[in-house]
Amino acid sequence: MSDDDVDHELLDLLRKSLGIGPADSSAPPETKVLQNAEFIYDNSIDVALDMRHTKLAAIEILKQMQERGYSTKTWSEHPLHPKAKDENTVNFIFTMDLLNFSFWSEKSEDERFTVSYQDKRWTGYWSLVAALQRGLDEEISITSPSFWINEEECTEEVLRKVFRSETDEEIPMFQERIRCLREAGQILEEEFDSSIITLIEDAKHSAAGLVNLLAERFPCFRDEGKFEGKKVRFLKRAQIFVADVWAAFEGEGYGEFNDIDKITMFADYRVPQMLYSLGCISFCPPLDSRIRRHDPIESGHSWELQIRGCSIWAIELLRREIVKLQPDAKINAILIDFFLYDLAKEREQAEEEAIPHHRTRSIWY
Ligand SMILES: Nc1nc2c(c(CN[C@H]3C=C[C@H](O)[C@@H]3O)cn2[C@@H]2O[C@H](COP(=O)(O)O)[C@@H](O)[C@H]2O)c(=O)[nH]1
Repeated sequence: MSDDDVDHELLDLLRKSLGIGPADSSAPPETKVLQNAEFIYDNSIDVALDMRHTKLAAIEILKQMQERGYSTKTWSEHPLHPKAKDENTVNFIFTMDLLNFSFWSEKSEDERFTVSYQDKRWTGYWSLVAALQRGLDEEISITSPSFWINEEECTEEVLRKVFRSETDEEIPMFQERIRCLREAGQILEEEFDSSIITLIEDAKHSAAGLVNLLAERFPCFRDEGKFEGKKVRFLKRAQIFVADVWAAFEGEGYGEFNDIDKITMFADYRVPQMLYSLGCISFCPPLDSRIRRHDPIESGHSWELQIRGCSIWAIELLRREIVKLQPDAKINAILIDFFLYDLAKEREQAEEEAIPHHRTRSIWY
């Protein structure tokens, strides 16, 4: 019997005598994002949440989501989102969420990066979705992992064509986006037979497991920071990938997850702005004026981590208030988040924004 076996024997004996079950290696996976968000909220001094406005917002959000019949079905109703429930849609969503970051621009609406598709001009997140759809229409295999690592076919010139703009401004962080495609393509080939379906199947229908798998294996999904000396995870693009697949497949097939409610709000730059206009979140005067001046906040700065962590926690508090109002409501953090993002985009057209979104340039969101 090796030393190792003896140790295990002793450990088991000790556990039995203390009445502690075996270290259950099959314990359900946890992402720790919500726990880290609460830690940030508890230790934030520059960002605050307001419970009165949160309770009022919960009433309004629940009412509007019910009136609109907001559900996973809403995802496919967006004109640019893929409709088929097949592998092509999985590949599309992976590509989209691999690149789903940092669209904001200081140029005017007429000069900012804009994609023309189906006789419409698309900006922001929708410019990415439009560019991918246009690329596929033009017979470019932009959603295929083996294409991303084929440097003869997938040249920088071809990628410039996929992400070409109607204006002089190129897509923000173009070089970083190429790096994300090449890196993800390499890892998918080495570890997942270049198949995103294999990646999803390896998570065995656990949303948290799939998020952790992405964060572990793909550096470009490893969205975390250090706050008060503690590692904090946001995993925004890993989480929104799982959420988009869940919504696109309406919780079935590739979108079937037994722990989907472990997914939190996606800490981006648009929903925090919406939470501010609802009065749920507020900033200390120096941070407030930094945001209003459009002055950059560097990635990893305490202010940025507080905005992101408190936004995740704010959505959790909103969710709890909504459940109190309607215990059987089929509403989780994902649907509240999706709804607030879509609402922000509707309001962007209609009215003056209560505050600009914060300016952090990074590949994380
Ligand atoms: N928290 C959160 N962040 C989201 C989305 C989406 C789009 N999701 C679609 C899928 C289902 C929903 O119904 C939406 O139709 C993009 N973003 C982030 O926003 C930023 C882009 O902003 P702008 O430049 O204004 O387009 C950028 O960081 C991007 O990563 C969301 O849903 N939640």
